[in-house]
Amino acid sequence: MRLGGRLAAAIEVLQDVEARRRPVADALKDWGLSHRFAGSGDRAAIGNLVYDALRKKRSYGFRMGDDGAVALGFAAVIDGLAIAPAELAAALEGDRFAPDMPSEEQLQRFTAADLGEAPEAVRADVPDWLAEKLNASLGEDWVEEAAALAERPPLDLRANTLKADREKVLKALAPLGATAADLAPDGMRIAAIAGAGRHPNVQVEAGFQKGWFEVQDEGSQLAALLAGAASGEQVLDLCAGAGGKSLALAAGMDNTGQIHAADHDRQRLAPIYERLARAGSRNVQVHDPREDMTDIFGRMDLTLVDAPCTGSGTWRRRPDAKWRLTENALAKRVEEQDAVLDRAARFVRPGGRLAYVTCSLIAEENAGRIAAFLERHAGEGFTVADAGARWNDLLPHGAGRCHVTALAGGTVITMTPRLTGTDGFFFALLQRSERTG
Ligand SMILES: C[S@@+](CC[C@H](N)C(=O)[O-])C[C@H]1O[C@@H](n2cnc3c(N)ncnc32)[C@H](O)[C@@H]1O
Repeated sequence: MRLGGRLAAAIEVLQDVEARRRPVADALKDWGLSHRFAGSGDRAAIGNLVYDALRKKRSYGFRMGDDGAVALGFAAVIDGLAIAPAELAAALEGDRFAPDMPSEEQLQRFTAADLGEAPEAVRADVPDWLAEKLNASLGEDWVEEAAALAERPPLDLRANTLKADREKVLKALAPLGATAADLAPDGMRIAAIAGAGRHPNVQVEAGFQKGWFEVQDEGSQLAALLAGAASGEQVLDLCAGAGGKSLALAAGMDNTGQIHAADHDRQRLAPIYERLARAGSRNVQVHDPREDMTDIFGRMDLTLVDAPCTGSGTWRRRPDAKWRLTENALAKRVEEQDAVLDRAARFVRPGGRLAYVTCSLIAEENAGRIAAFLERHAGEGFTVADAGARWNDLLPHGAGRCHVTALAGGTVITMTPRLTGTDGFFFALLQRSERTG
C-alpha cells in the first residue's frame, strides 16, 4: 500500500473507534481481517497513524480547527511522520486510494497554530473533565506532565536475573538498539520510534524464548523493586494478572521463599503459567480464583496490591482509553480499589508490609485510596512508610526524579513519563506494627 491508502485506512479505523467507542486494538484487528491483502508493514503503519492521532486528538483538533477523523489522520501524517504539506500533496498525487488533501487554509492553520493560546486541557491533550483532577494530582506542571503522556512510548524490557544478567541480554539485543535503562537495575530500553516504523517483535528473539528477558515497563519494574520482597519472604501478589510483578519479585527473591500469585479473574491469570515456566520462576504458587485462601490470612511478610485502575499512566500506549474514560468508570475503579485493599489487609502479618501500586496518575485512585484505607482500618497498626526515602536509597542516581508527596506521616511516590521516563505509576508502602489492635 502507498501512503494514500494507509492514510485512508487510518481514517476509516479512527471513524470506527469514534462511532462505536471501541478499543483501538479491536478496530485495527477488524480492519486487518477485512483487508487481508494488507501486509504486516501496512498494518503497522496504519496502526502508528491511528495511535498518533489519538494521542494528540485535542491538540491536533485545535490546530486543524476540526477534530474529525480525516483532519486527525492528516495531522498524524504531517506531525507524526514529519511530512510537510507540500511534500504530502506530491506523495498523494495520482493515488486513487488517497483521501482529498485538506484545504490550503486548514493546512496553514495547522502549521501556524499557536498552542500557547489553547485552553490547558487542549495543550495537555486530555478531556475537559480530567483537567481539574490532573491539576490536583500533578501540581502546577500538570499540563506538561499530561502532554508527556501524549508522546510515543519506548519499549521496555527486564533482564530475568534467574537466567541471564543484563549485560548478556544487552549483547544479544544489540542489533535491536536496546540500551540499559536509566533507573531500573535490570531494565533495558528500545527507544520510542521516530517517524514511520515500529518496534521489533522481541518475543521472537531466542533470548525471549529462553526466558532471559521479559517485556515490562520500567515503571512497573521500579514498583516491584520498591515493594522490596526479600529473599526467603512470604509474599502475596493479590492482583497478579498475567504475572508481570510476580515474575519481577521472583527474580528479586532469587527463587527463594514463596510468592502466592492470585487474581479474581481466571482469564487474566491464565498466561502466568507459561510465563513462569519460561522464566524459570520456581517459588511462585498460583492460586485459582475459586481457592479458599484463608489459610494464609495474617501470614504474609509482604502483600502487593497492583490494583485495577483507570490506567491513566499508560495513555502513551493506550491513547484511546483516555477518550473513553468516564466519571462513572473512575468511581467504579475506586470502589474496586477499596475492596481489594480491604481484602489485602487480611493477609498482612503483624510487622508485615502492604504495597499499593497503580498505573494511574489520578490522586483519587492513589493517595486518596490510602487515606481512606487508613481511616477504615484505624487501630489495625498500619502506617505509611517513607517511600520517597526508599526511592532515594535504592536509586541514588534517580533522586528527585519522581513526585514525592507527604501522606499521614510518611511519603508516597508517583512516576511520570516526564520525570521518570516511564509510564505513570503510583507507589505507597504501608507498614503494619508488630502489635495490632
Ligand atoms: C493492574 S492489573 C495487574 C497487572 C499485573 N500485576 C502485572 O504486573 O502484570 C490488576 C488486576 O487486578 C485484578 N483484580 C481486580 N479486582 C480484584 C480483586 N478484588 N481481587 C483480586 N484481583 C482483582 C484484575 O483482574 C487485574 O488482573
